[in-house]
Amino acid sequence: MRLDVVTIFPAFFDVLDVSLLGKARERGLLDIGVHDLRDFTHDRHRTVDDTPYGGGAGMVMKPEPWGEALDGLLQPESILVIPSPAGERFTQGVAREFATESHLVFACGRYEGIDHRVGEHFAREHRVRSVSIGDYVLNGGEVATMAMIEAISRLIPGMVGNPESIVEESHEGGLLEAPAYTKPAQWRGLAVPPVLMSGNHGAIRQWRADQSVERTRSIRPDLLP
Ligand SMILES: CC(C)N1CCN(Cc2ccc(Cn3ccc4ccc(-c5n[nH]c(N)c5C#N)cc43)cc2)CC1
Repeated sequence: MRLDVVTIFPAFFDVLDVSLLGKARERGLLDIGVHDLRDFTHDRHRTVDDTPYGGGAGMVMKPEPWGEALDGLLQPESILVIPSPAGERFTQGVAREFATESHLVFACGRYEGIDHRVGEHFAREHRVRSVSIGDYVLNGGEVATMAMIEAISRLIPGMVGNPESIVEESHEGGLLEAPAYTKPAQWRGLAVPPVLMSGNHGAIRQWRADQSVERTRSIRPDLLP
């Protein structure tokens, strides 16, 4: 999978060279390009924003630099992903959908967002998705893009050591995962549930399934079918 990110803070994505993502890049599972939007400006101040038509607080990102940057990146099969507080909810289902794609281009806005015509223009010939990672307000699209890249990339075959672990984790099956434990068996007066040390794999599977439903009912009832 090829990912391209356009941002005015390219250094923000230096972290993509470490951890799982760094290894995935080394192994050729993931190819990531980060591009500075200001490289697509032509004035002395490398201007990327201007005042909003209709008035209002803040500044809006100019369409021209975005047009030039995205013209050079988008292919017919690409999906243009635009993080936005007004976007569709980014869920594990959307992550799974995006993980099957060959090319994702993330447009990281700042200020009050990107001129609406950018998404409108590229939707004429490409798939464009405006996406929000949650109902809270961030200062720009970079954190959201990083979260989405991590959620998507771990679903790419070969990315995570044990593919089974993906199936059992929260949100993959639509429910929260069961609690996890490791050694020691006793810690500060707290014991590991005996069933997990019974060696009875059927009983362990059942306990985890029950715990998953119980936790979901108590913490995230909205996820219950
Ligand atoms: C009335 C008038 C003064 N209000 C002014 C604030 N407006 C909302 C507003 C607020 C902040 C930003 C900053 N920003 C710029 C690009 C950008 C991309 C993503 C996100 C973002 N925030 N939260 C998420 N889950 C996101 C995602 N994904 C935020 C972004 C952009 C836009 C609403 C109108």
